[in-house]
Amino acid sequence: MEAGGPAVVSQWDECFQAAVQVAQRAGQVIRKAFTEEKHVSTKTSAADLVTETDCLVEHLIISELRKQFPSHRFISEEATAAGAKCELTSSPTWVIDPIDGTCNFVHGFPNVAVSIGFAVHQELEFGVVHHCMEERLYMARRGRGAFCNTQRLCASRETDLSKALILTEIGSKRDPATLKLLLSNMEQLLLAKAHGVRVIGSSTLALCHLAAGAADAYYQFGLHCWDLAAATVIIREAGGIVMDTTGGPLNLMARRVVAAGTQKMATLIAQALQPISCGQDDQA
Ligand SMILES: O=P([O-])([O-])O[C@@H]1[C@@H](O)[C@H](O)[C@@H](O)[C@H](O)[C@@H]1O
Ligand SMILES: [Mg+2]
Ligand SMILES: [Mg+2]
Repeated sequence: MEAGGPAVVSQWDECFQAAVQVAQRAGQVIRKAFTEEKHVSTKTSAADLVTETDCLVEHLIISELRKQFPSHRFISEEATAAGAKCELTSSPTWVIDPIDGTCNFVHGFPNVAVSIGFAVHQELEFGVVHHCMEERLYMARRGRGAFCNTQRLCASRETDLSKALILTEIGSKRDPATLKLLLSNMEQLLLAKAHGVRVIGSSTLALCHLAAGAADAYYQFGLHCWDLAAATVIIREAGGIVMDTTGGPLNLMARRVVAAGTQKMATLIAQALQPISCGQDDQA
């Protein structure tokens, strides 16, 4: 592009800018509500919490985006919980978690984020994750790199499991059989001499830490497409791998993931895991 020439407008620029702006506005609402009294309800289990702020922020995000892009489709956590169909079609589709880390939010634990992913023809085009308590904006557009604020992100190059810091999440499925498998998976990785296993209460933020090279791998059974969509673009654009726990390609709706800085690390993690059945987002 010549100096001073017309700016090259690429497809989805307008959508990306709208995502950044509404994620920042949502973060301001969450930050204000963080220290205020909360009205807490439960969804699929006593550990699956939702507050009025989750619903308020989801409404704020969707109403703003729908005003600008009325033909687009939306998949979001709280609308799905209220019975909306969770279906990724070829249409431009926003995949939204208004508050990732609601349990943290309820307890005043600061790992809390807004996650906004965007897909067209079922391919993820960009992701924006606002770590609203630390004013960090993780973002990535397909083919253009990943950033935290202005800093470019580069995922870990580690290939040795015995030198790995591994992130995972416990989820809200707490029946004894699930917990037994969940703890067994952690045990297998610790017996393989991993440096550590960490659970921070927000899958989206954990995945962004992976993209930033602050951890070497992430795995989870039971997360949702809205936890995963935005962070998947951010990890891939940071040079990392995001795949299914079987070692196959990621299925955004399959509620399971292995992510790592390198394919070798991702494969070692996947091989160590026993599967935990959690259903699919697109199957009621
Ligand atoms: O509900 P939410 O706070 O948006 O998302 C959370 C996920 O980020 C986390 O991985 C999981 O362990 C929690 O159960 C919860 O699902
Ligand atoms: Mg979430
Ligand atoms: Mg949420």
